[in-house]
This record gives sequence, C-alpha cells and structure tokens, in this order.
Amino acid sequence: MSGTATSATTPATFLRRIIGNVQALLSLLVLLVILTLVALAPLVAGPDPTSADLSSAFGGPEPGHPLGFDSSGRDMWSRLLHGGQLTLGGAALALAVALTLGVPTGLAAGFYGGWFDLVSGWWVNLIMALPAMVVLLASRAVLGSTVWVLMVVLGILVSPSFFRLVRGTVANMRAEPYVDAARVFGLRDSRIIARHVLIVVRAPIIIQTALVAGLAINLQAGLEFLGIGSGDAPTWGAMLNEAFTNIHQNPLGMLWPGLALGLTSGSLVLLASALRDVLEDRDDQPHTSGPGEHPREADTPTTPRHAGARSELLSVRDLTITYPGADSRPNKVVRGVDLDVHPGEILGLVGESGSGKTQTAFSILGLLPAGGRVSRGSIRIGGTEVVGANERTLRRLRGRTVAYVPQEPMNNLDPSFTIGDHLVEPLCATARMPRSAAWKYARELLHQVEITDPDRILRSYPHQISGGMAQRVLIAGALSCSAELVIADEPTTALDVTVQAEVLGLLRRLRASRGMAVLLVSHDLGVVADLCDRVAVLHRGRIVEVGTTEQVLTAPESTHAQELRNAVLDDVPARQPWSPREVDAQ
Ligand SMILES: Nc1ncnc2c1ncn2[C@@H]1O[C@H](COP(=O)(O)OP(=O)(O)OP(=O)(O)O)[C@@H](O)[C@H]1O
Repeated sequence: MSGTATSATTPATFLRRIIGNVQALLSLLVLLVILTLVALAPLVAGPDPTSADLSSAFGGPEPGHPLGFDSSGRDMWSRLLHGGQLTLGGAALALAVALTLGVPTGLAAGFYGGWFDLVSGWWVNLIMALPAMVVLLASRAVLGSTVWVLMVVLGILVSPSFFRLVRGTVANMRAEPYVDAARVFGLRDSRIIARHVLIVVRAPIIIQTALVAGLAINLQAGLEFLGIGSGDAPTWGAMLNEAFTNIHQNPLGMLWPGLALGLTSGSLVLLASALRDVLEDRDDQPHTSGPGEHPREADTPTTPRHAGARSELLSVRDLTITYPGADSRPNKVVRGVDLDVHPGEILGLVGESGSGKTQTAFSILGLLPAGGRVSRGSIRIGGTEVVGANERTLRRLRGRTVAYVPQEPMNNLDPSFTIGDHLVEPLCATARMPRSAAWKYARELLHQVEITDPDRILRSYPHQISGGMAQRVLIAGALSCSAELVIADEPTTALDVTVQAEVLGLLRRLRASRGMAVLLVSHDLGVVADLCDRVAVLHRGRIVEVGTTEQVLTAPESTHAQELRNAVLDDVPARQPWSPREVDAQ
C-alpha cells in the first residue's frame, strides 16, 4: 500500500511551482517591490526623513516630494521608505529570535520527548500565558524604548508558535517506521533529524514564518502607533500616530503608511496561503484533465476496453488518477481503468507493486491521499456517481453499500477502545441502533466471522487479540451494515499462512451465505486463484487483461499477466539444501 503524500521538492522545482502559482507570484512581486524600495531608501527617498520645515507643514505633493509633507513639514515619501527599514527590520529581528528559539527546541522536544519536552512545554505555556502588551510595556520601561530591544522581546513572545508547530509535527513522526529503520541502519540522531525530520517540518515552518512576519509587522506598528516605540525615529506606526493626531487637517496622511502596512501584511498572508498549496502539493483545480498533463509514458491504448453495459453494483470507466509530479506537472498513476464488479462476484485486482491497485481501491472509496485526484472518468457504486460527489453522498455509500477491509488489521483498530466499541459505535451512528441491540448484533457478527468466544473478544482491547482475530473483527465491521460490496486490500498479507487460509475460507463462506461481492486487491496469485471468479491485471496504472480466473492464470494473453504468472514459483524445482561445498566452489 502506498504511503501518504510527501514531496521531496528541489529548490528549482519549488521556484518553478511558485512561478506557476499566480497568487504566490503576485504577492512575492508586491513584497519584492516594497523590500527593494525600502532597502534603497538612502538612494531613492530624497530628503532626510527627520529634517523639518514648518513652512511646508501639511503641504501637498510637489516635484521631488511625491507624497507631500506631514505636520512638521517632513517629506512623507522619505519617511515612508526610511520608516520601512525600521518597521521591516524590527519584524525581521523578531522573526529571527522566534525561529532561533522555537525551531531547535521544538525539534529536540518532539524528537526526544522525555524531561526536555516536559520542561520546554512548561516554559512555552508560561510564555503563552503572559499578556504580550503588558510585557512589552514593562520591557520598554525597564530596557528603554529602542525598537530593536522591543522586537527581541516580541520574538520571545511569538516563539511558542514555532515551538508548538515543530514539536507537534516531529512528535507525530517520531514513531514512523522509517525513523526506526534509519536508527536500525545505525544513523546518528543528528543525521536522522537533518535527513528525515527537517524535510517534514520545513514546509510548515516556511508557511508559519510568512504568517508570523505579518503579525510582527502589525504588532510593531501597533506599538509605535500607541506611542510605545522609539520616539522620533520614522516608522510606519509612528507615521500613523502622527497622521491620526492631525486627521482633520490632513486625512490623506493616514493613507500612505496604512497602505504600506496593508500591502505588506496582506501580501505575506496571501504568500503563506499560496506556499501552503505549493509546498504541500495541494491542487484545487477542477477534476478534469488539462492539456498540461503528461503521462510518464505514452498513452498507448493497451487497455482492453469493455465499455459495454455497466454493472449495477460497481462500475468504473476510464478512471484516471493524478498526483502533482516532482517536476510540478501532473503524474498519472492510474490511467483509463475500466472495471465492473457484479453482485455476488469476487473480482481480483492484481499487479506488481506500484501498479495502482491501492489507488484504484481508494478512489472507489473516495479516500485518495492528499494531492491525489480523479482527473478523469466515472465510478458508480449502486448507480450513484462517486467522482465529484460530496462528502455526504460518500458517507452514505461507505459502510452501507461498500465496506473496506484493510491490509494491516492492527493499525486500523484504535488501541484506546475495546473491540466492542469499534463494532457498536458505527451501528449506533449509521444504522441508528439502540446501544443494547447494537451489542447483541455485534456479538452475532463475531459469530458469523467464526469467532468462538465473542463475549471475551468484545471486551478485549486490540493489543489483547491476535492479528488473525483482528482481521476477523474488521471483516465483521465490514459486514455490520450489510454492505453489498467489500473492498479488501491485501487482507491476508499481514497474516501467517495458516491464518491466511482461515481468513480466505471465511471470505468464501461469507460470499456464499450473504451474497456479497468482493473487490480483492492482491499481488498474491495463490490467493486470487483460491478466491476469485474473475481477475483484472494492472500494469503501470492500466488494465492489461481481464478474464475469468482460470483463463488469466492458465492461459494469460498479455505479457504482464504472463510475467506475473511466471513469477509464481510453484512449477520451479526446489533449491537443493545448502552445502559448504558451494562456498568452496565460489
Ligand atoms: N500519496 C501519493 N503521492 C504520490 N504518488 C503516490 C501516492 N501514493 C501512491 N502513489 C503512486 O501511485 C502509484 C500506485 O501506487 P499504489 O499504492 O496504488 O500501488 P500498489 O499497486 O497498490 O502497490 P503495492 O502492492 O506495493 O501496495 C505508485 O507509483 C506510487 O508511487
């Protein structure tokens, strides 16, 4: 089964995506213009921002003074550009402090947990409990009114936002199997953090940075506006303060610093939202294929099309699933798939790893991972179109018409709840059964999946039962709302051979007794031969052969079905026992 959406984006790809995103491009352009003008203030601003000429007070624009003069006759254009240096510089300092404090401590607390997590958590809670304005006022009284000092204090006050973000993300991934695997390979923690952890947290950090930058600029301007800042120095907040006091004589005076603040913080917020889309591979385009889409290989029509009458239970036509590719162009992982599962039938969906089996199954359930979308085609379950359907329609179908049996039974049971809770909750919520009736029915379901002591199992927590038992419980869950179609994704892969046979036998008996249909996702031809009426073979996202199980397994027509069959070792002579002479011979 595939993992979740992650994007290992190179800087060049990232840049290309930014350029391809109108919102990101426009907000970046606005910010670049503002930053360039502010950085070049000594060259382009003209007169000294502090030199006053009372004879020009409240004067309008004139050559060399495009924005006119303030109440003391100081040039507004010059004050705006020089003021930007203090306002934006102060915000950058606050951000640098917040990042320096929040990110490394968040990484360490999330990765190592333990006493460091506990102690840093207390500190962060303490800082968050402090009223920011009161702390800033007290800091000004104690440390002086220099804008830089106040910005350092502000940086400390906003650092918990980075700490919490990074700690939460890292703590979630600490238990990921690939982190354990990296440890097993003997990698040092510093390398694991640099290689596996930073990649995951960098996108949220970049987004948060853009948001906190906007906040810091506005807080800094707010302090200056209230007169808590650095006195005479020109800043956007101080300009607003001065213009506000003289609003009746010169209402336009508020416009320029207000516009500078609004444009800067607005662009930062828009940039953060666009970055989220770009970095997290979100794609909110309508679900249609566009001219820019390109398959990894030519779209040669190898798919055997059987676009005849559609099954009333499950009918898939021309299904195409797309993810944003590494080069920012759409990557089709399933292409033009046609499938039908008839009532009471077991259809095997087979193919090598990565051929698109799980993606096809998830799209039928309307549960594609983030970034994935059905870019073309139709999926009908019980006559209802799933592609483009709203969540309410999908919820109505899931559990009632179609149910799912996963590959890893243990991962799909919440360790905090008993098996009884797992079975009873959905019965109460979707079938609206009273609790006592739901418990009785859950017991009956466990009987149907051939569990001999249902009362003990209902009271047990997931860790108290075996993998085979857990899979039976999940099958019972799939049966609970009398679904007509069960999608089983490698339901026996995680089980040992004896239990595999038991579960397969159970599925076969349930089909016979309840008449339910099964779409069985598997790469194990033995399982398919044992259970399925028909087989569809997937190769690189396309169906290359469909037929009865006997026909596909005994006389496959397509090369890929032949290859799959040849990979089964049944007819191959067993290897001779190992003998030390083999080593000598090498
Ligand atoms: N979240 C994702 N983001 C991008 N591509 C994905 C994602 N999940 C799967 N893919 C790609 O989709 C293709 C099909 O994956 P899928 O999981 O359906 O394969 P599969 O046939 O079920 O393989 P397996 O038997 O190993 O589970 C693969 O090339 C995979 O790289």
